[in-house]
Amino acid sequence: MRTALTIAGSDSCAGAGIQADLKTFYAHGIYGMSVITAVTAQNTKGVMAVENISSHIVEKQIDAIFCDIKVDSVKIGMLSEIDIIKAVSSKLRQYSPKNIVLDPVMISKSGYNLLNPDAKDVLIKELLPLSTVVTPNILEAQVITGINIKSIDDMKKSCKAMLEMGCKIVLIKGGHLSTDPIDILFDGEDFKYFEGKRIHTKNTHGTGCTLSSAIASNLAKGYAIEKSIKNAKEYINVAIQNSLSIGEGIGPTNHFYSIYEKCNMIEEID
Ligand SMILES: Nc1ncnc2c1ncn2[C@@H]1O[C@H](COP(=O)(O)OP(=O)(O)OP(=O)(O)O)[C@@H](O)[C@H]1O
Ligand SMILES: Cc1ncc(CO)c(N)n1
Repeated sequence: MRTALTIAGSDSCAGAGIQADLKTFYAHGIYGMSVITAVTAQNTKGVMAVENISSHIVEKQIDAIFCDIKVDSVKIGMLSEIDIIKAVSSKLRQYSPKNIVLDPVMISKSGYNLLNPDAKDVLIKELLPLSTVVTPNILEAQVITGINIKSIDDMKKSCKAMLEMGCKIVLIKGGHLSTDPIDILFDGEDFKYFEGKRIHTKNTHGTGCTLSSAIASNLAKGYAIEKSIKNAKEYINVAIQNSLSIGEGIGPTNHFYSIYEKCNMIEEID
């Protein structure tokens, strides 16, 4: 069985973070593992508190997995402090897994800062160059590159700037556009566009986590990057179409539907 590891924060209401990642891995027929970097007290209405895990325990969790189990793919989510980012990057350099998907989580949908602003430059310097693909949303791309994004052309400029800053491949997600969402992939040569119809729902808690862990799942199975993103987009679409009105705020994506409707997702290709 193929495996994937998420290095991310815990979301107590399980719509985003570690919990969303593990559900996504499971729905893809991938054995999921986790390194917890922070515990958030969070529900569909917002984040109430965050406690970071010490960088020492983050390192030990990574060691525990890599010294025992073959990891086909790594997804990185919330890393809020400089020490934790440094611990993760140095361990990933040591173990050099084949596939790393970096979701540079900064602010929750409810507006809470999940990355200490002081740590942004370290995240860029240490993790951008290590990652197979980086998946910022529009706001994150703006913070990383300093380019204000108002149009598709601005997204493309921002993609180019991300590569100049050390990314190998970038996918800028358009979920926060006011139009139909369009995600743009850039590998330094060609732009690829992943267009979709906007699904009108308030329940989009965890869309970014779900997409990045679906990409990591597809890479773990052996799909190339473009096909992995195409498959992941299909997965997130179904998960948003069937998203759940759980709680009073922004409800979570739905992974159950995909498990039953997409049994063929369990195939491996190499
Ligand atoms: N309402 C929607 N309808 C269709 N697709 C959407 C919608 N919202 C987001 N998406 C898609 O979901 C994926 C995640 O994008 P988004 O921009 O929401 O990520 P994010 O802001 O990082 O998420 P999060 O807030 O969970 O961190 C993208 O592929 C985006 O196009
Ligand atoms: C723990 C965690 N990671 C990521 C997100 C995405 O915004 C969130 N809300 N919570």
